[in-house]
Amino acid sequence: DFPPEDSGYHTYSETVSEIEEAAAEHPGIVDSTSAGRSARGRDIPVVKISDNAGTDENEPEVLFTCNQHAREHLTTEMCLHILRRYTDNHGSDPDITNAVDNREIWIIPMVNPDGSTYDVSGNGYRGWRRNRESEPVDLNRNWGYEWGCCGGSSGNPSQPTYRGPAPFSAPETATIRDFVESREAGGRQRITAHIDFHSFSELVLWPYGYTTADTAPGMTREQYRRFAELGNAMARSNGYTPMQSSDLYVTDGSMNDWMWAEHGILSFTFEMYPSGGGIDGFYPPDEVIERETARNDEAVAMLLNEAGA
Ligand SMILES: CC(C)C[C@H](NS(N)(=O)=O)C(=O)O
Ligand SMILES: [Ca+2]
Ligand SMILES: [Ca+2]
Ligand SMILES: [Ca+2]
Ligand SMILES: [Zn+2]
Repeated sequence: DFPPEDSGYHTYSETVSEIEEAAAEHPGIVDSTSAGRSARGRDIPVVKISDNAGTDENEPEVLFTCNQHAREHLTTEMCLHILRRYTDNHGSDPDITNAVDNREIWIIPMVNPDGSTYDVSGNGYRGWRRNRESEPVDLNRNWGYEWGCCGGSSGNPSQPTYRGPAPFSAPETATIRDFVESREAGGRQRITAHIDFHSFSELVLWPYGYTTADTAPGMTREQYRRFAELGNAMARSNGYTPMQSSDLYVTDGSMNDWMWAEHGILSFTFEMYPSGGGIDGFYPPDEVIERETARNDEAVAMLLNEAGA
């Protein structure tokens, strides 16, 4: 569990309870299921927020994923903040009501429940990043687009950016791949926009990560410009620094590259608070949760709006 002074952070079981409570309090607009199982057999919850939530309606779909990296616990709070905000304020806030009534919002608050649990299982924080397979994998290097192509990951199982033995070798990435593929109907991917929340450094990042070139197969000048314009606008709203993912460093097998190249999903990474600091940057005190999750409210609204463009 989290140390008492950080009890504001949610463990896996507390996250599951939060989801169950939201579904119980807002039955018409919340539908929750399991996307599949983690390496150690934990259900990976996926929550849908929309009017007539039990019906698949022809509305643009938006995905938010959190906690791909175990120690990045503030991101779990970010996803739970979106869940609470878009349910509690439905019917009272016109912008939120409009978003919920005209979109299908998918939230996966804990992509890596085994790693997240392990990170807080000892006496203090372990600084754990990867999943909990016998040869632990960096989930954000295990996606199948340009996997292992370009020196943006490691083939050494002892390294923190170990890409795994093959694309989607990790149950967690395979589970989310299957979920996204299940959102294709009539040859069209219904999810149009996505944010993968990470911490830390306060950045808004867009594809590609595998190459430093702005344009490449599957990314035209116009498409790049759309990413950059929306990325810059979201960064103006939260004070993060916008850039192409590879301007930070080259990554291959990342979630963003796969979401965009394989499904045409406008896929961003947000690196949350703080802007700097050493290892303790992954463990900001729970007193900052409210402020640092609400900091992204406008950006989330912008993405939901753009999803229908
Ligand atoms: C999305 C990429 C470019 C940055 C990310 N940084 S993190 N969250 O692991 O520190 C990562 O290395 O996966
Ligand atoms: Ca505290
Ligand atoms: Ca709906
Ligand atoms: Ca739909
Ligand atoms: Zn991360």
